[in-house]
Amino acid sequence: MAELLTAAQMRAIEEAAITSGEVSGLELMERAGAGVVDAVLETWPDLGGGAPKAVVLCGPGNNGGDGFVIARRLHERGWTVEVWLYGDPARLPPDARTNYERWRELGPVRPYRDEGPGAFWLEPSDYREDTVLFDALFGTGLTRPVEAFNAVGWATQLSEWRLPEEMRRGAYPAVRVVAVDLPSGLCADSGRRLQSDPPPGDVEEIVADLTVTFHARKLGHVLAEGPSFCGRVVVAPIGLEPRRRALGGREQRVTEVTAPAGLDKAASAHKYAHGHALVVSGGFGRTGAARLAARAALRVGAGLVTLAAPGAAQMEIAGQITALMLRRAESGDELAGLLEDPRLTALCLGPGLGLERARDLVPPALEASRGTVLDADALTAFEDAPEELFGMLHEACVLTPHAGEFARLFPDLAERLKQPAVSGPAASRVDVTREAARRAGCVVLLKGPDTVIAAPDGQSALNAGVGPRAAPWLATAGAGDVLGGLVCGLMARGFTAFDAACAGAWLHVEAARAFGPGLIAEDLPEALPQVLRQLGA
Ligand SMILES: NC(=O)C1=CN([C@@H]2O[C@H](COP(=O)(O)OP(=O)(O)OC[C@H]3O[C@@H](n4cnc5c(N)ncnc54)[C@H](OP(=O)(O)O)[C@@H]3O)[C@@H](O)[C@H]2O)[C@@H](O)CC1
Ligand SMILES: Nc1ncnc2c1ncn2[C@@H]1O[C@H](COP(=O)(O)OP(=O)(O)O)[C@@H](O)[C@H]1O
Ligand SMILES: [K+]
Repeated sequence: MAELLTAAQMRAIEEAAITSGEVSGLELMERAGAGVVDAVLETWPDLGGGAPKAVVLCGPGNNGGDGFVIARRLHERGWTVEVWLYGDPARLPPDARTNYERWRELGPVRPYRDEGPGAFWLEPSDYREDTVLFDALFGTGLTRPVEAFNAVGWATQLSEWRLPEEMRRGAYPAVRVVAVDLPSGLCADSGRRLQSDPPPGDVEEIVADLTVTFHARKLGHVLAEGPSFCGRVVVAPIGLEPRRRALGGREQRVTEVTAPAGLDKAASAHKYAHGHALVVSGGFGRTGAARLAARAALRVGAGLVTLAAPGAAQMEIAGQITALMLRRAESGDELAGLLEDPRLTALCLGPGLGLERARDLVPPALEASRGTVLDADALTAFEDAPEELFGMLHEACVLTPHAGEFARLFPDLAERLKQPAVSGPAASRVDVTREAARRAGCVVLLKGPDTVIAAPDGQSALNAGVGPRAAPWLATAGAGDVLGGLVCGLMARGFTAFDAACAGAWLHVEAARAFGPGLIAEDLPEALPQVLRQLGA
């Protein structure tokens, strides 16, 4: 599984490599600049011929140093190159300074200013199909909001009032924007924009078409607003070893969820070998969500799946199901009775359950110590007493809140994410999910395009439904119920809570991608066979 790095981890890997004598900082910077140039030419082969124009904006640190390498290498390829520097050349760090000097032998460096005479400005003649603007202002060293952005934002977004009339009418092409390591202004650890509080009214941010990062993706490329600022993300290898020790302990690492293993069924196995999932339904007129979850549990391979419903809802359910089974569970006591059957290996409570029923049924469900998914109403029901819920949870539980449900159980953590990100590293969805899991004493899966999964021991993973795995069709009613069913079905089959949450989240996104536009929640379980077949299950 690929690791997603923080800025500190990237620095630690780089330092370990340099200290061991394996490579110098200058060599890494050269490889970084070369990697950006290669990625640009690979992304846009049309720039390979002719004499395109590069406008390179360099910042005061090593990100700026990469910019000077890019400028030199493009100049050597015959590009017309214009270089701007935000900061004082005398204060550049040593490697960046060396590359600044090397560039100075080839061309001028203009002081980058945001306002006033001589401020950064793209000439109308720069708005050509073959103009590329390189943002090498700030990378992983960004610690505070960037003040000097208006000019870049306006230039790259063809803003209304600084451009000639004909451009405003779209007569000119937009320049292509390449972010070096990260779009400047984005926090590498959280994917949030660092902004002063209150945010400045009219600052435009850099939105890249292509982001070229080094060695491995950073969390900020995947989390929160990151994907909408990065465009296509390419990782340029710069010859660094993985150096797992530099990454720190399990509570510091985040792996990206990849295709799960272990979904196949042994030829000789009996249905009970694949577990029996119990999905608890709400009352009459509210059974759809549980039926969705149950069907997902069955499709993901649980050997048997039973719906437990109050008497008044049984007719409604019976008319809608075939392979699923149905039992009555009017009350907590009746559910406890059903759970005396040791063959029931996993439970799912929450979708469409109703708050009152949730308060009655969640305690006996947790008492049974099975793999248990709690979602929706099973979480909201404890809004006023989260500690009461946490006291009952155990290690085989998975909570699957969306942001709203998360805020009900962990209001202070949700508040941390709401606070303006005024300095880096800013609080991230990974930080708060980890803390939530520790507090709850079980696995927490915080839903979203950037779904974060954390266990109480600090282990965490991120399932990215962004970039090339974007699955915007998942934003449809009932998609979350299906996810709950998937995780439950996987636990019924014997997956641990953490592995089931990771695999469920991965399959959920893949099923949505397999179906594509027009997806509704019912389609997700039906798209699973195709996904499972591709996995060789
Ligand atoms: N690690 C690696 O393996 C490799 C790293 N490489 C490259 O190095 C980059 C990291 O370099 P970096 O650490 O020098 O940080 P960088 O992003 O250039 O910014 C720091 C400078 O900005 C300043 N500054 C910060 N915020 C500011 C603000 N809001 N407004 C104004 N100034 C602000 C800050 O000033 P200070 O906070 O010290 O006052 C400092 O001067 C990385 O992203 C990658 O591109 C590759 O070359 C090869 C391999
Ligand atoms: N834009 C999106 N990209 C990827 N996944 C998404 C997106 N929007 C929603 N999802 C996923 O869809 C599911 C929605 O769940 P939830 O909010 O509980 O909806 P519901 O209660 O209607 O089922 C979550 O798993 C979430 O991660
Ligand atoms: K940058």
